[in-house]
Amino acid sequence: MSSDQQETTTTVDGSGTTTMRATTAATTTTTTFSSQRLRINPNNEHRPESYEDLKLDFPSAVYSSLEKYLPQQILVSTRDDKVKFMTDIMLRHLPHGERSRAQRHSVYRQKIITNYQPLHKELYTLAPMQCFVPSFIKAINESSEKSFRSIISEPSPGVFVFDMLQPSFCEMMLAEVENFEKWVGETKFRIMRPNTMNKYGAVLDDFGLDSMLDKLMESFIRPMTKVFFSDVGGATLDSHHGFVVEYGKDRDLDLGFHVDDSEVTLNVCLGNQFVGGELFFRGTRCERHVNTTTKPDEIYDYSHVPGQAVLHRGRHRHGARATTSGHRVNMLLWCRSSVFRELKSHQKEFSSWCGECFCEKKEEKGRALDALRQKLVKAVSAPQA
Ligand SMILES: O=C(O)CCC(=O)C(=O)O
Ligand SMILES: [Fe+2]
Repeated sequence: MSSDQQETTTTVDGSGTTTMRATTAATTTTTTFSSQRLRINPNNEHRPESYEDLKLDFPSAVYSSLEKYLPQQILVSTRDDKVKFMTDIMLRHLPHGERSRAQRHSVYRQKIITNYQPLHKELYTLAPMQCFVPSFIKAINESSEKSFRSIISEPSPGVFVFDMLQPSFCEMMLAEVENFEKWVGETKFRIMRPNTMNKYGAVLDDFGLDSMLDKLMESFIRPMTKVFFSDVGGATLDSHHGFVVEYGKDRDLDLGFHVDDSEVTLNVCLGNQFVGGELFFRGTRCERHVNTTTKPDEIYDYSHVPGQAVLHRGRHRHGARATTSGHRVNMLLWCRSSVFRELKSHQKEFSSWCGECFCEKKEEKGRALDALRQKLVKAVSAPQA
């Protein structure tokens, strides 16, 4: 739609706190090891522990890779002590503003988690058979491009659609969100909304669903993004922002044209009955080209179906049309890769996945070929001495 093309794209920010997870460790600024420093050279012989089962301030993979830099005295201490020591170091190295924001956010989550009573406890640990449809589980178990392609359609380049959630899981999730909102209403607790563009919805990570969503990303989404989105860090996704958005009467109406603060976004419709709410996609763009015009073949509109998932690059420009009646709730997982972000900060120009960079590169190649052709023609037609 031309009206979409004229709009300026907004980068939606997930309140900036999402790589930090809830823990009490954030407030630990002095430990008995405070005088100890990291080693300059890693101890490559050391086999790091797994931290995946813990609620941590930073991605568990970061703890595992930092471990080989620990001084000997800490390396032989308990896992809890190692976590304290590493968290302390990482927090100290965050810029001041970010550190205090991380600590405030940690306290905020802790308050919710200690006071909110979950309705469906079983949602908080991922049980694949209860959560996913059999075709999805089968494809993930086989974990090959062929098995993924057998359940996925790609109606427009870079937009992948597949059946994912069981109806009973969607219902439980809807009930849990409703229960959380009821608690928020009764206690008058002021909650943070999922991002800068929504007035409604809730951050699932903030009320205890963070480790379940971590498992979802690591074991079920990353195998697919490794295949389909390796150019934007799909193989190295290591943190997420998980939330629900809500549209309809007394909720948000629509969502403007934007790009997400993610490398890859998983968007699954939980239900319920609604009219409208289509997602409109308008091509993938890097920061430099985010407001360039849409090409006709980049226009694609998708109608949400409960239980069905859409997977796309965060930089794929999109928005959601008005939900004109009923109530629509979608679960979103903005998946991020710290490795990709670090590499991108050193890369200045061409991005292979940007529609506009791609065209610029093609035109540049065309011009170089033309110049070469002209040079050759001149050389051949020049009179011989
Ligand atoms: O409403 C939708 O389905 C889209 C939500 C979305 O794009 C977002 O929250 O980033
Ligand atoms: Fe989005």
